[in-house]
Amino acid sequence: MPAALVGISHSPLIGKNDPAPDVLAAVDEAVTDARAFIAAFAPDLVVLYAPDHYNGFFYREMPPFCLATEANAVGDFGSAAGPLSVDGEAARTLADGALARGVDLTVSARMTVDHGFVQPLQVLFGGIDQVPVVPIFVNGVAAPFGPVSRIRALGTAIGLAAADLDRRVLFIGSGGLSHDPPVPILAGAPPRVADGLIEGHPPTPEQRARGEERVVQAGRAYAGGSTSMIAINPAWDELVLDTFAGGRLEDVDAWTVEWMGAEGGGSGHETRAWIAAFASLAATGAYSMTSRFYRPIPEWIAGFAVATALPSGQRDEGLTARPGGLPSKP
Ligand SMILES: O=C(O)/C=C/c1cccc(O)c1O
Ligand SMILES: [Fe+2]
Repeated sequence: MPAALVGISHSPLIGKNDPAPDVLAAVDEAVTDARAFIAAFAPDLVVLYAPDHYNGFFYREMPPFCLATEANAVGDFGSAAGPLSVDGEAARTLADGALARGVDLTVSARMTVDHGFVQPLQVLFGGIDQVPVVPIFVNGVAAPFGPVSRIRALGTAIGLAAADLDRRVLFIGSGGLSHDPPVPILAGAPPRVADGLIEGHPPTPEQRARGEERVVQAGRAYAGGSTSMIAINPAWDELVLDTFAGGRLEDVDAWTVEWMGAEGGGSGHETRAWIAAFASLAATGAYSMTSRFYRPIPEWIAGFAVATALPSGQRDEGLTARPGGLPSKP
């Protein structure tokens, strides 16, 4: 099966609290390269792994992961709202394939998604309805978290199931890398906040605007150095990217929940979406990372990365967006 991968961080602060122009230009170039990579590959199906930020999944029941056969975006932080162009038939086939391979996958027949899913679709494809997609939620913010080995197992099972589809499949992982935005935490939350995290009452427009402004202000404080949030951790982020680049995905099975949180921050678990995507690609055979970009961007509260990868055979056939190979690290 022709396959490809893009990993891309997201941040709702993009365009709202931007870094210096040279950093912005470097991100733009990496994203432009990723778009060219996608255009060269010409996928006819996207499997998109992404987290949620208490817009679609709540503690009334919080699965570790969940595949959607239909999905609607809420339009948080000014992102696009409305239905995603979900390929329901492919979604059901992938769900069956993952379940048949022993992964206890939850399925949603109408998933609510937020900027975690929407931003990569807008940035890479120009909209949420431009390409057939199978959205797969991977919990990256709501503790407790299960072992990372189960995320790798999910990605592997989905990758094997996708290989039976006879489609050109692009796997995308959205999120991370290290970052610690002010996403609420259930443990110790005041009763009113806890109730919201459990029940998921839809916020009024005023409540949503207040919550989003709080995140923008947190980004400004973070960039100004006055904050109690865990700092972005470039050394950990490079370790994560090195692991993917080296094809050493089994290593992630030894990554403990505690270690990931301590090194990667409260939302460092969004890196799980990347792990699932790389495991899916690896299930189709050996792969090569074909481009790699990383910058710590406190203005966006993100260790921000963009990476592309192809099965080694496809790369040898010349299907790569970067003929010169892996660009050097910044
Ligand atoms: O508050 C939210 O919903 C999310 C904030 C955020 C900030 C920075 C990076 C991310 O990945 C986020 O989800
Ligand atoms: Fe996020």
